[in-house]
Amino acid sequence: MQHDHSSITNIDIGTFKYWKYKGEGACNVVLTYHGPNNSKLNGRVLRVKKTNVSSTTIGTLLNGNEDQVNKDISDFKFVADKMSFILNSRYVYPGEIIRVTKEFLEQLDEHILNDRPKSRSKLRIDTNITIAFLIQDLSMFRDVSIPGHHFQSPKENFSPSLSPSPSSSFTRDQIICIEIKPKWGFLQSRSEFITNAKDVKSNTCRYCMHQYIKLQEGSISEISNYCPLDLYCNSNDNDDNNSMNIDRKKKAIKELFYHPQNNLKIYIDGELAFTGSLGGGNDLSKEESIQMIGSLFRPTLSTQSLCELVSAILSRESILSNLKSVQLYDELDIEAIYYLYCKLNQIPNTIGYQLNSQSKLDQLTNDQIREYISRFLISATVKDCSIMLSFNNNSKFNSDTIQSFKFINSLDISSNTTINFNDNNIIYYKIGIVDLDKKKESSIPNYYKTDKLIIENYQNNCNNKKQCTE
Ligand SMILES: O=P(O)(O)O[C@@H]1[C@@H](OP(=O)(O)O)[C@H](OP(=O)(O)O)[C@H](O)[C@H](OP(=O)(O)O)[C@H]1OP(=O)(O)O
Ligand SMILES: Nc1ncnc2c1ncn2[C@@H]1O[C@H](COP(=O)(O)OP(=O)(O)OP(=O)(O)O)[C@@H](O)[C@H]1O
Repeated sequence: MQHDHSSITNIDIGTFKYWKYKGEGACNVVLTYHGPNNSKLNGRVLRVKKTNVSSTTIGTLLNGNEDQVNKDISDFKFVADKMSFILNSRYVYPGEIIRVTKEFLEQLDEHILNDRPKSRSKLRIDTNITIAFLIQDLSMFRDVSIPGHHFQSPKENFSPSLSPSPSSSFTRDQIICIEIKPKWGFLQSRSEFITNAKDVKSNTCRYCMHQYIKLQEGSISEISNYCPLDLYCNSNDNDDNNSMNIDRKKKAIKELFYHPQNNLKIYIDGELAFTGSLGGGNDLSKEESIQMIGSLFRPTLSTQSLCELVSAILSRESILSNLKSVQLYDELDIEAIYYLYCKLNQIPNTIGYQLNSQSKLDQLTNDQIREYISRFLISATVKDCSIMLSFNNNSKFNSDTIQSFKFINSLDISSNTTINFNDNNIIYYKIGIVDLDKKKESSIPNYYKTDKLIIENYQNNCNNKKQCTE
């Protein structure tokens, strides 16, 4: 197979010493640029793959590095074209593919090892991979590392001539970034084919049920009251439910502060300042979390005000409703998808019972099955991505003054607009989605097993079943 070289950008990313550890998930490590002033690298992060069982398998199955590069380019296009189109390009920052050398990756791997959480650092950077991704740093405004030049990037449509002086009040404001991994925003009861635990799937959402497995495994010490359905509830309604929905959204955000797990991270001026133990932080009680959040912000920003601010921004953007509508590509539920996956691949399925209306599934052609599976996998990606929301910590902002504030998405500022950085009643923000990687079809049997495990465990171990409302 030929590489599509046009997708690879030629950017010199300098030495490994210019890159500082920022964060990581299960599959990738992310680094911030800390080198000399460089317009191509300031305000960018480098995202590099870690080794894992599947990549080793892929490495041997695929024709060595050649096909690995093709696969990475195809995954990049999935984000840049497909995800950007269905989620709205305003929210998707695919970045650029760049070349990296083995030597660079080996040195980088050693350089950041001590900064990585112990729980994650068993999987090292994959030094056999020859490409990486250069993406806009969504935890900061571009070029924020250069004093007095927060809004310098023409790409963000801020006029360079309007950059504040280092002494302006805007420059002194902190840049706060709230990262939320919202997870599944719907009840798994839509599919007519579900047989297994239809009742429980109609009442309790997947996240709330999954908490009981995490508690049992010891990866969390307390059940969180965060429910994704509260976060996703539509707060743009012009009906009587609107204020109730806004309250639900604020409650969800507050609960994330109390139990961040791996669903909340807070960056201040680009540095990770708060997260849960699953995100690489300390395992704090609710009281300790409240205290810690209170101490982070300069000037003081109470948890309540922060919730109001985040909720106000999320409510004026369509990011959550876009995510939810793509999550709903999971039309059949994993029970039916697993059945179809086994049928397509002619492998014995272990469901062991008849699905409802199974004959309808049996009538599908292979092309139709492939289409359902493909939509299901797109949904799986969007059930696992994160939102990053950055804004300036305006000293005048609090719960009482919120009504007098104007919120401006940095994308909506045209280059000829005059920005008054000293205007005390404006919050500038930037919002995007990260981790939109393609999920593998071969994960389907595992998805089925996990679904069964979550439900059976919830049925057996939760005495007080929760009612989640869409
Ligand atoms: O299945 P879930 O809901 O546990 O999601 C997994 C995440 O666990 P979470 O529940 O968010 O703590 C999990 O996150 P962590 O590694 O636990 O932080 C991964 O994101 C995993 O993705 P992948 O399969 O490695 O590509 C995620 O797996 P899938 O999205 O592939 O299911
Ligand atoms: N564009 C970005 N700007 C700033 N920080 C980022 C960016 N992309 C990722 N990060 C940070 O790096 C962390 C890990 O990145 P990412 O979620 O892409 O890793 P992953 O291994 O793919 O995650 P998962 O475990 O969900 O598979 C994120 O949680 C976020 O804090």
